[in-house]
Amino acid sequence: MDFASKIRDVVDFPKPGIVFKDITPLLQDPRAFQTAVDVIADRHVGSKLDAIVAVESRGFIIGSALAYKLGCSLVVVRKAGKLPAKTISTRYALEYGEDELHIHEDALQPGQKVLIADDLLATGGTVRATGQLIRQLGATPVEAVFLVELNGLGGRELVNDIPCFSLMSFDVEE
Ligand SMILES: O=P(O)(O)OC[C@H]1O[C@H](OP(=O)(O)OP(=O)(O)O)[C@H](O)[C@@H]1O
Ligand SMILES: Nc1ncnc2[nH]cnc12
Repeated sequence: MDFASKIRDVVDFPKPGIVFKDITPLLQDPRAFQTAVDVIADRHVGSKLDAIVAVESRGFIIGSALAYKLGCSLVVVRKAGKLPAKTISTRYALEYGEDELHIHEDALQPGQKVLIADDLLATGGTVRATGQLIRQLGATPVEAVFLVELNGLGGRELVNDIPCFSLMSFDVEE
């Protein structure tokens, strides 16, 4: 399956100088979306995961499909002010800004093994922050999975303590 042909480049979004990798054409193609989820899920069939931790907002799309397919619980990591109960949080840098991520403090139990799901790995700030929240709750991120990885922004290096798998990658200049 040629997944890369289903990703659209949008130049200067959300800021001048950023080439935004738009996953919506892939999502709109039923066979491409289904195959993408299957390829990622197949890596973890039988691996006794406790939860998929999906990152707001595009991570919810792939994360919820994986949780359904693998029969694990779905835990959401959200931006500030979105989760209703008591949370722990961390601030982090993105390719185009800075943000804050939260997780409910009772979302994971010590010793649980989880998979982080997001649509895209760029600088790695989001996944590193998510890994920190997971570890603060005593759980372990066994892998982080993505549809798209941007090579050249140092993402994989930044999250060097969590193995990363991406379905496709693109070279970008820093
Ligand atoms: O590797 P990084 O440099 O951290 O960038 C990757 C993150 O950036 C995007 O999220 P964004 O915060 O734009 O939120 P969205 O999914 O709600 O659009 C993307 O969905 C990843 O979560
Ligand atoms: N270039 C990019 N395209 C889409 N999502 C992103 N998240 C961070 N950088 C991105």
